[in-house]
Amino acid sequence: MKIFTTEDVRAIDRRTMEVDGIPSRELIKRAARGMADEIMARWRPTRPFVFFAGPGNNGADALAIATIMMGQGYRPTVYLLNIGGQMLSLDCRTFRDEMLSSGGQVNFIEIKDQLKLPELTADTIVIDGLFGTGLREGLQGGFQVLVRYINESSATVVSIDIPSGMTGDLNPDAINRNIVHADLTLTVEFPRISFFLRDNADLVGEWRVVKIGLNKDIIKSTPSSFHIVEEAEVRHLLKPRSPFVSKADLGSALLVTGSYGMAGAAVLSARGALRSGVGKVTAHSPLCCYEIMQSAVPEAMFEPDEHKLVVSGINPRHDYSAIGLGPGLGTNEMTFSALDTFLKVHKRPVVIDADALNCLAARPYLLQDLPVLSVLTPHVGEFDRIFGDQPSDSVRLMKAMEVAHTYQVLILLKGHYTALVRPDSKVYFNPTGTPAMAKGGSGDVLTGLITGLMAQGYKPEVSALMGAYIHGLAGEMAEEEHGVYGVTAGDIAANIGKAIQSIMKPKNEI
Ligand SMILES: NC(=O)C1=CN([C@@H]2O[C@H](COP(=O)(O)OP(=O)(O)OC[C@H]3O[C@@H](n4cnc5c(N)ncnc54)[C@H](OP(=O)(O)O)[C@@H]3O)[C@@H](O)[C@H]2O)[C@@H](O)CC1
Ligand SMILES: Nc1ncnc2c1ncn2[C@@H]1O[C@H](COP(=O)(O)OP(=O)(O)O)[C@@H](O)[C@H]1O
Ligand SMILES: [K+]
Repeated sequence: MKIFTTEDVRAIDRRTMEVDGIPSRELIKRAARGMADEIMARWRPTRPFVFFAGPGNNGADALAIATIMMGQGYRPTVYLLNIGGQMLSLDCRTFRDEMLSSGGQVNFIEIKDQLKLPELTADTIVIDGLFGTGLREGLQGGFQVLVRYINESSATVVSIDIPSGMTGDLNPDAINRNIVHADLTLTVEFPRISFFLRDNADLVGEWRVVKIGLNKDIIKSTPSSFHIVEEAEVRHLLKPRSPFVSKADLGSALLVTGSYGMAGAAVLSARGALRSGVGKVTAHSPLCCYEIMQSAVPEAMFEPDEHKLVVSGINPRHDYSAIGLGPGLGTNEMTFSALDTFLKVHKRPVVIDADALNCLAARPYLLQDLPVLSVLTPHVGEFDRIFGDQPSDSVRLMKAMEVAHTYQVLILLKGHYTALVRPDSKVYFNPTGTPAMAKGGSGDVLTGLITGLMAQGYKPEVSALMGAYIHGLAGEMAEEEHGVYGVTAGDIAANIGKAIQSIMKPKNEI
């Protein structure tokens, strides 16, 4: 599913109004109906509701929601804010008048230095309809005072469209100040790009999309660099299995992994690969991993390195269909030299994770040698080690878009919403996964899984996209069994098969 910049959302709004002949007040009514339903489903009329409406259409949304709720027995207290003499938007006036004629009361607050603000208690539900997509710059003056007042209160805050003061886009200048901290954000039609960044998690809180029926053709024809991966997309990509299939048809994966004390990483990535559906899995690891691997993952073959404790040379003995490098390798110079030599001669896309990424950080000239369309799977720390400290998630994602293009590689920036960044600068946010996966070894499983998918002939960008989705879903399934504290990386690997199965055959299909 595509998601859009603020500018694009405004353009889609505008075009829908033109093409479908829908006035903006109708779109606002639809948004308000959906949002009022969400709010009323959560909180009873006995709770005190305080609405802050701004001078534009975000304020109009707030006024329309309050009017609908009044009709359902709620008693909202509504404040309409204005900067001295500034005009309210036409829709804001319309919905103010509608509220007044429905018997409601609107309190005006003139924004100036000394604000008389209502009491907000722990019981209060604040509806933040100050600013949405029409925000020009950071909030200042009286609005800054009001935002601080809301944030310092113990009230529950619901933001309309986006938390006031925040942008929906990647914003290199964004400083998280003077922005409402929402517990719940009810966003219109699409989630915003900024919702997928960890930096903004505390501002946005939980988010829900309220559909207002924007024109589907216009949405379809509006290009976008940003997407959210959907299960149907992954289902479509997964190839069915022929009854006559043989392991020779299903590829052979090599994982260059492990060192003394980190044999577990070799085990976990092999398990991830084995559950991906690949025909054969081989681990190239130092001799010290031999017995561990053969007993923990007897299904995987073992190609011993000459060195006992670390990988010292990577000379694959077979023509493996895909190779993944990194988990548990350690940072020994001998291993880095082996990776260095290998990356200079190997020409097919590889998966690069963990210590293979650390090798890139230590020897940045290797970035030039990476096979085109290789998949790099850094978490934030690994990314910054290679590409320098980034001041914010926005800047980091923009940097990932730049380097994916420069080096023609795929960057899978791991986190709560893992982002697949492609060389064409397209970004795919992965929606699956759970905090239960925040544990050593989870990434090793992912490396094995992606390598296993690539070995089966899935293209690198498809393997990375599917791998992240399946891995997250397997984590969610593991959480159902073991709870958010109890999941181990092994549990994620063990659930990969089930995750793939549930994507291929959703529950509601017979
Ligand atoms: N089709 C539609 O219309 C739909 C609209 N919808 C809803 O409308 C919202 C967008 O409404 P919007 O465009 O009126 O902008 P909004 O965010 O309310 O603010 C504009 C006002 O703020 C002012 N202002 C700006 N920056 C400021 C600052 N730093 N400090 C102080 N003031 C500042 C600005 O002043 P101006 O720039 O004009 O001088 C103007 O008065 C959108 O987020 C969604 O909630 C949806 O319900 C459905 C479809
Ligand atoms: N809070 C979270 N929500 C969703 N997924 C998470 C969360 N924390 C971690 N993960 C996932 O778990 C994996 C962790 O990988 P990584 O950081 O490389 O760990 P390790 O190196 O210890 O294996 C990534 O795929 C990441 O997306
Ligand atoms: K808002």
